[in-house]
Amino acid sequence: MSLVEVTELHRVFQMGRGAEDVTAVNRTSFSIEAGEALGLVGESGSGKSTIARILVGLERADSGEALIDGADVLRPARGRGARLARARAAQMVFQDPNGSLDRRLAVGEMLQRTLLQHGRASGRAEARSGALRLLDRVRLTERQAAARPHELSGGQRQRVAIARALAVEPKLVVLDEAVSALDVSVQAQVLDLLAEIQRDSGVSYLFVSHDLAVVQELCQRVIVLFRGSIVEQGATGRVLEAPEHPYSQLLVASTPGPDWDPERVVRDRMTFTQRMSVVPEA
Ligand SMILES: Nc1ncnc2c1ncn2[C@@H]1O[C@H](COP(=O)(O)OP(=O)(O)OP(=O)(O)O)[C@@H](O)[C@H]1O
Repeated sequence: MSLVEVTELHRVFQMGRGAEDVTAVNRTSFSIEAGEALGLVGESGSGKSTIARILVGLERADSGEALIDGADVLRPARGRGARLARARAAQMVFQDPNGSLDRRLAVGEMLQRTLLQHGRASGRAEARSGALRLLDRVRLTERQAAARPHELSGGQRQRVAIARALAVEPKLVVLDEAVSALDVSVQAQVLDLLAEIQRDSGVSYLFVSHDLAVVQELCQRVIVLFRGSIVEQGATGRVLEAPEHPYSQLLVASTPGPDWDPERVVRDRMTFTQRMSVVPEA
């Protein structure tokens, strides 16, 4: 059995006032193995964040099944024990870490509280050494433990967000455009760090990104999402080198690289849009 098993996941947003409903996730099924990094790519609006948010309980599904380590994560977690168990199944790192980090707390203190709250440390002294260990793991220093989030750089803040997620010792970390706001060199450092953590701890990632180059750095496998449906999935190298579905071909062609031809991208996009407009949605 895979660590994550998603079956026929479905989510429609009712727009009201006569506007057409949006099928954000369309009977989507996929799995993630323990220790695997799975990329989820697709253009803006393809449903990536909705899937990510459903897996961590921030969004509900209309139907389908999602199991993490055998536990049904679509059912509301009632009671402290269930909420802690859910937090241990999956943690999320967002594009903007400010939402998940408490501005008022020094980051070391924040990590200590997370460790204590989730029963990962049994007292203050253990929490203190645990927080320093976590900071060290994301290559931040004791000095930075005393800083509040807004006193750190964007890359450092994202490292803190990763440390906070890891403090819970989750089975799965969902990263939603987690490196997209960082400049390229900082991005590369954070990706290296994520790869190292994955190797050392065996944690699994669902790595949501619109950036194929970034996915290639980290993910062993990739899913291509179009209008809430999976159009292609496979080993990252294979999908990026020889995409089979026209939409994946378009995504790959849209990624700047040595052979990038913007005019061709525009031409291909027009052809693809014309084709899709005559193909009814599944
Ligand atoms: N809370 C919501 N209410 C209404 N529509 C929503 C809501 N959340 C998402 N949607 C719609 O669902 C579709 C999928 O959105 P989603 O954010 O999952 O896509 P995405 O691939 O993550 O896009 P992006 O990369 O821009 O975040 C979009 O059409 C979006 O407008």
